[in-house]
Amino acid sequence: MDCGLYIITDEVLAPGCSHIQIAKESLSGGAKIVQLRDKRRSGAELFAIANVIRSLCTENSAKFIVNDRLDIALATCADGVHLGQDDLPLSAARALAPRPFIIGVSVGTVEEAVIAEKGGADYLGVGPVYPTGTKADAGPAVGTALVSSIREKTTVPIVAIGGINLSNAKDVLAAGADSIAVISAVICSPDIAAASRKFVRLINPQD
Ligand SMILES: Cc1ncc(COP(=O)(O)OP(=O)(O)O)c(N)n1
Ligand SMILES: Cc1ncsc1CCOP(=O)(O)O
Ligand SMILES: [Mg+2]
Repeated sequence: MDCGLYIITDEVLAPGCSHIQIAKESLSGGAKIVQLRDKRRSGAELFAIANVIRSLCTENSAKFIVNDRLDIALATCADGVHLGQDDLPLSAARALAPRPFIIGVSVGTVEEAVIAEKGGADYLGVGPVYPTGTKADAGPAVGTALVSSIREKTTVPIVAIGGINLSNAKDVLAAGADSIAVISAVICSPDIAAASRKFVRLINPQD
C-alpha cells in the first residue's frame, strides 16, 4: 500500500464542512488516503457521498477507504475498507473482497496486530496513540511504545491514529509508523489544505 498522509472525514467535528469538502481540501494539500467515516448517515446518503469522493481520489491519485461499511465500499469501487475489532470479521470481508482490495484493521495490542496480519490485513490502524476527544470509545492511549512493539512483530504497514498533531507526529514516525491518520488536527483547522500540507512535509520531508 502506498503510504502518506491518511485523512479521515468527520462532519460532526467540522460543522458546516461536508465529507466532500474535507476530501477535496485534504487532497489538494497532498493527502494520499481518504477515509469516509460517518456513523449517522443513511446507506443511500453514504453511497452518494462515497461516489463523489471515489472520483476525487482517482483524480488525485489517492486511495479511497470506507470506514465500517464493506457494502458501500464495494458498491462505489472504493480501494478498501477499514474494520475495527467489533466490525465485520476480517475473514468474512476478505471472502467478499479479494486482493487488491485493501482491508485495514484496528489493533490496540501486539496480539491483535499479529492476528490481523496473519488473517490478511493490508495495514494495521494502531491506536489511539495519544488521548483523543474525537472517538468516545477509543480506549486509553497506547503510546508510541506500542507502535514500536508492533513494528518489531509485523511487517504490514502501520497507520498510527489518535491524538496525532504537528508536534507529536515526528515521534510517531520515529517509532515505526508508515503513515499517520488524522482527524481533528486537520479538519478543525481553518485551512484544511494548508494543515494537510504541513503533515505531508513531516511525513515526506524530501518531497
Ligand atoms: C486508520 C484507522 N484506524 C483505526 C480506526 C478505528 O476503527 P474502529 O476501531 O472500527 O472505530 P470507528 O472508526 O469505526 O469508530 C479507523 N477508523 N481508521
Ligand atoms: C477513529 C479513531 N480510532 C482510534 S482514535 C480515533 C480518532 C482519531 O481522531 P483524532 O485525530 O482527532 O484524534
Ligand atoms: Mg469501525
